[in-house]
Amino acid sequence: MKICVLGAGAWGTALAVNAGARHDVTLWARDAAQATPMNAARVNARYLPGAIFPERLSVQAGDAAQAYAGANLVIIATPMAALRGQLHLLRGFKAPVAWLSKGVEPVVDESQPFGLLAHEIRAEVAPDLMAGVLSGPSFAQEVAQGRPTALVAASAHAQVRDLLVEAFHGPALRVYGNDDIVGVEVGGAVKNVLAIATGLCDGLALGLNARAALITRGLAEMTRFGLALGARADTFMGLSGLGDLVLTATGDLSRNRKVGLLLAQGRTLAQAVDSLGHVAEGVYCARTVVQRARLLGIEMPIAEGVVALLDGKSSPAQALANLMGREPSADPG
Ligand SMILES: NC(=O)c1ccc[n+]([C@@H]2O[C@H](COP(=O)([O-])OP(=O)(O)OC[C@H]3O[C@@H](n4cnc5c(N)ncnc54)[C@H](O)[C@@H]3O)[C@@H](O)[C@H]2O)c1
Ligand SMILES: O=P(O)(O)OC[C@H](O)CO
Repeated sequence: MKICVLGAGAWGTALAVNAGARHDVTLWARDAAQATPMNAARVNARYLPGAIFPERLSVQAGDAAQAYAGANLVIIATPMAALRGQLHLLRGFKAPVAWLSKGVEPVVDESQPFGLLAHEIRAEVAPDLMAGVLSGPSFAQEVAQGRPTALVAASAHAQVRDLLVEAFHGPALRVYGNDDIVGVEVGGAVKNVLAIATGLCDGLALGLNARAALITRGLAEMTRFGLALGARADTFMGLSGLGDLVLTATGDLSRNRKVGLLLAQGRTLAQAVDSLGHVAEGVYCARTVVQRARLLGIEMPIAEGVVALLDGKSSPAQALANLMGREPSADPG
């Protein structure tokens, strides 16, 4: 199979290295200054040091259309902020396309009520594309090291799910299918916000009981939000719900969790984000999730607390007091 991966960050590179062991893979980097040293050194020293490129992996820069010409599968591996542009370029492309981006599009215009999920952007920009998302609990570094990982391929098209299995399913990587793309994308977006919350919780040494409570009640928030957007409840018990929430909320490789840990140390949001060197999608997701939940009449108190903190409208102590001071309610629920 010929696969083109658009975007040479940590995750795009990890999956390109993985698939390059069995398929012809072109990894497209936004600028030549990134591509040239990668081709020479056979490693992405900036975003994924240590993962040696297999022979069948080549790096290209420049015109993306040249990179994906003739590909059987295109993978968009950019942050959400770049997804619309990539989908725009791919309009009219006949082979399946899948994105790896987890989150919502950042709001650039204040008149926009909230940022869109990936499948909503695709519906606006390229409705005819045969498309889906590859998501689930997966730190790029671990996939690059060949550590056992399970992903979920979500699409309304069986052909897209099957092709993603053919491309990536292997000895160290299992790929499961799901036709609930809304649920899988909601899971991948909301877990980022909840990982900021658990990072804060752990950074403030609130304890393991508190972290378990945040994860569990966070899953309830994620599920309520997803159901209101048309997702299926069982998706949130799967890899992109519970699975990615547990990984991102507890795993110290998570950039979103790191944002919470750094805020707990007294860093500003700008300092926390700058120190990562990678994207933390939860920072953009938080406001959208809360804004959309309010419009839908859904209660998301943990996400509300994260937004108040990110906006500098609340201290961690106030956010905690707000959560602990809520009226008793049902569990689960
Ligand atoms: N890193 C992970 O472990 C991981 C795992 C699963 C999903 N994801 C998701 O994948 C997406 C990408 O994450 P990442 O970790 O690879 O990010 P990263 O911060 O490591 O790299 C981002 C890459 O995107 C490129 N980029 C930025 N804007 C671009 C544009 N306009 N056009 C083309 N390329 C552009 C950058 O040059 C860089 O190569 C995010 O949505 C993230 O949530 C990441
Ligand atoms: O580092 P994070 O927080 O963006 O999480 C990476 C992956 O999404 C985990 O599945």
